[in-house]
Amino acid sequence: MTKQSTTPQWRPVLLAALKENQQQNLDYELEELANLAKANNLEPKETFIQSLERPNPATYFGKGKVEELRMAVNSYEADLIVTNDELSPSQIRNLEEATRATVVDRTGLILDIFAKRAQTKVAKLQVQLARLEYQLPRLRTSMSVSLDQQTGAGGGGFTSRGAGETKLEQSRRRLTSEMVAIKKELLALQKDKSTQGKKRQSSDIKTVALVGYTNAGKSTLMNQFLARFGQGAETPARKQVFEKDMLFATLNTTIRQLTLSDKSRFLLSDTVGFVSKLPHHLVAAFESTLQEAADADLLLQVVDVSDEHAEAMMKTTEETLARLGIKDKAMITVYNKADKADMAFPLIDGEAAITISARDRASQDELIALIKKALFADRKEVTLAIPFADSAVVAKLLDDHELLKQDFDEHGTILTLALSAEEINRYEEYIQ
Ligand SMILES: Nc1nc2c(ncn2[C@@H]2O[C@H](COP(=O)(O)OP(=O)(O)OP(=O)(O)O)[C@@H](O)[C@H]2O)c(=O)[nH]1
Ligand SMILES: [Mg+2]
Repeated sequence: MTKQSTTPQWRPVLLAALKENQQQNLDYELEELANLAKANNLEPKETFIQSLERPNPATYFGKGKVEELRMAVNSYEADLIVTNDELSPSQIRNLEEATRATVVDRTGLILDIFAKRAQTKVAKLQVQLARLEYQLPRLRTSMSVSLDQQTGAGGGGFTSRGAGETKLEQSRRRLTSEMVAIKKELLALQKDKSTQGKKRQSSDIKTVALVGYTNAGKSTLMNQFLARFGQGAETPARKQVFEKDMLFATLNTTIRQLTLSDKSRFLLSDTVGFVSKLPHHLVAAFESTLQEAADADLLLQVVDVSDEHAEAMMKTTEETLARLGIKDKAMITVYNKADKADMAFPLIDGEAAITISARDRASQDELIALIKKALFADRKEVTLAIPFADSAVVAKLLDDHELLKQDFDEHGTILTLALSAEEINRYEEYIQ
């Protein structure tokens, strides 16, 4: 068999959305949908919007719109319709029948992108689990196969609707047992990880998590910080995370320790980006990946301020965090890509907002200063008198802190350092 060509083949596609009562942000959602389609090598030809109070129970869209779609399918020779919302399995079947095209929804597109990008074993398993959960109720529609496998109406997926009940039951059982197996494997893999997590918690180091809309510049910022403050900074390339101008470049979580020039340290995590209506199954499957954000002492919400939809993207991020049960957490909003937006940078706005350009050194310095203020707000300058017999304590303190002053007397070492409330408690016996 000859190998398939790797050059992307653009496949024509129609986008379709319902505008329900008072729905705002539809423009933004449709632009997002077009981007999600393009990330799957689909070429949006035309967008169809219908205003309806509620979806038509049978075909989702009303009769007239379905007919328009059918005609457009013919004239563009498109065999795919992408819908902005999740349709019920029967709506998909009916719409496919009426238009003679394959119907895919936003969730299907996102799942396929995630499947393409997944690199690590855990990410691959998580995506596969989400996909199976999504497919299970849709076995009788063409959504039960990925876009790569689909050959369009009259071809692969679309015709499988005719499959008999026995075959359907078999598929159902196969999917269910595969899901059970994946869950088991994930559990085993995550067990390893959570023991690592415990180790971290016990070594009282603060954690900071980068969160935000996909493509905002989270990984870029992580790489900039790693190059300057990462361990083994002399070989930064090996430790860099993947950054790229595309949707969902990052799927796995990376956690690295940063050590600043004053010896203060914190852990920084970079993780999967958000998009509106992030599929429920994906959020569930990626819950452990996103756990880093839930456990963090501080969130950095990165926003692409050069995007005209920046505000909607921030709302999306906030909604996704709420869905993850992450609320009332200290957060700094980082308005990134100011260079692209022709805005002044770095520009600090209070203690919780800053406008920057990720690769600009002055921006990084200001952001670090804000992070330090947030993380180490309870630090106080204290003087400790440590007997020579406890030299290990001196070594430990000097390892972790910038030395403000050092003296000696006949009993021991006298250090002046900035300590956290917890440390002041721990070293109480030495404090003068
Ligand atoms: N002009 C400009 N481009 C930037 C800046 N920061 C990041 N980028 C670019 O934006 C694109 C996305 O950057 P990433 O760091 O991969 O974005 P991300 O937030 O990690 O994205 P996901 O992993 O998909 O969630 C890349 O092409 C970066 O080079 C910036 O300050 N200015
Ligand atoms: Mg990234």
